[in-house]
Amino acid sequence: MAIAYPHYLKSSEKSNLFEQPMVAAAPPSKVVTQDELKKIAAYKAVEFVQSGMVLGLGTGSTAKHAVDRIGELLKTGKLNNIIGIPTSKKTHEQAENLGIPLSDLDTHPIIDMAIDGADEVDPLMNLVKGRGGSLLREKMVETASKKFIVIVDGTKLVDYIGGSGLAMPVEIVPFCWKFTLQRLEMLFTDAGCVGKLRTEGEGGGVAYVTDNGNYIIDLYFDKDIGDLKAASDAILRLAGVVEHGMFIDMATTLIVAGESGVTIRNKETNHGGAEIVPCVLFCSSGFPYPYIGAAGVLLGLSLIYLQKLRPSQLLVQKMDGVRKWKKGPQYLRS
Ligand SMILES: O=C[C@H](O)[C@H](O)[C@H](O)COP(=O)(O)O
Repeated sequence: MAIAYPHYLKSSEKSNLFEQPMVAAAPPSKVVTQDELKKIAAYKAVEFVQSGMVLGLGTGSTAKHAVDRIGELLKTGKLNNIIGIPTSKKTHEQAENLGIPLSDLDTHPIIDMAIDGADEVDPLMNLVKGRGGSLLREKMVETASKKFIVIVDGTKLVDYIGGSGLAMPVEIVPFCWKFTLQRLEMLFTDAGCVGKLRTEGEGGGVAYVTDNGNYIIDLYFDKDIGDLKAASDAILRLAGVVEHGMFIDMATTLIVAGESGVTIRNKETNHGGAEIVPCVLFCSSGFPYPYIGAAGVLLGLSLIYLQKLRPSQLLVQKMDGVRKWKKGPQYLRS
């Protein structure tokens, strides 16, 4: 179905995003600015927010539109009973001014859905985030989210992480930051890595300090760094590093607003039906004993279910299960 841009700005209808593998909209009827594209992506994401949800509220110029829209829908009564978990002091302030009820991960360790922007998105929906400095809180909130919708304009799409030639941020402790910077560069000499301390103020003379009191080293690469999980492990093994801005295998849905329209893409699962083979073999080996056959079916179905979840989702669901099971005061230690 072809949908023009104004639809995204006006529609309040709730469609089930997670049943749509891919939706391509018709080209816009007029030229839109980059900020308008960000707003279009943000408003589209908010269409999938439901009353009663605990929401991760992202940071940045794209996420800001989503937070504004949530505030607007709460005010008009189209949404109610929302709890927001902000990913930065800035978003906290924005949401507070909009009257969005807020909480934190201590009180709400399981989040229904997070909506946030990104600096880069690769073809596998891996992200670079943190050019606005909020990567640590964003990663904490978004790994605790059952669904993570990433909203971007088309300029954020890259062939590989680092492919924009712009920064991949790493949050580090201030102590001996030059030492940590050198260690980071040494990890990626093959990719021509150059690290720079992020600064601000007149002439850039002052180190930028994150909401957590840390510094940021921006890494720039000449080439593809290859295996992202190996790169992530190597960075996180360095003492002095707090977190990096690669969000690997975290996004569950991507909404891109570009000049040719809006696309919605859900994370593909690894499930290709291969689990069914051992299941069928196990069932037939159990014949004529029905209990063994039934156990095989259960095993196969469990494998299929597990394959459909990302590792971070598995953790979230495990915690959710424990939370539901351990209701009441016994949950508290004293
Ligand atoms: O720290 C900032 C966040 O990771 C932002 O979500 C990211 O930088 C994208 O920001 P923007 O929507 O302003 O392009």
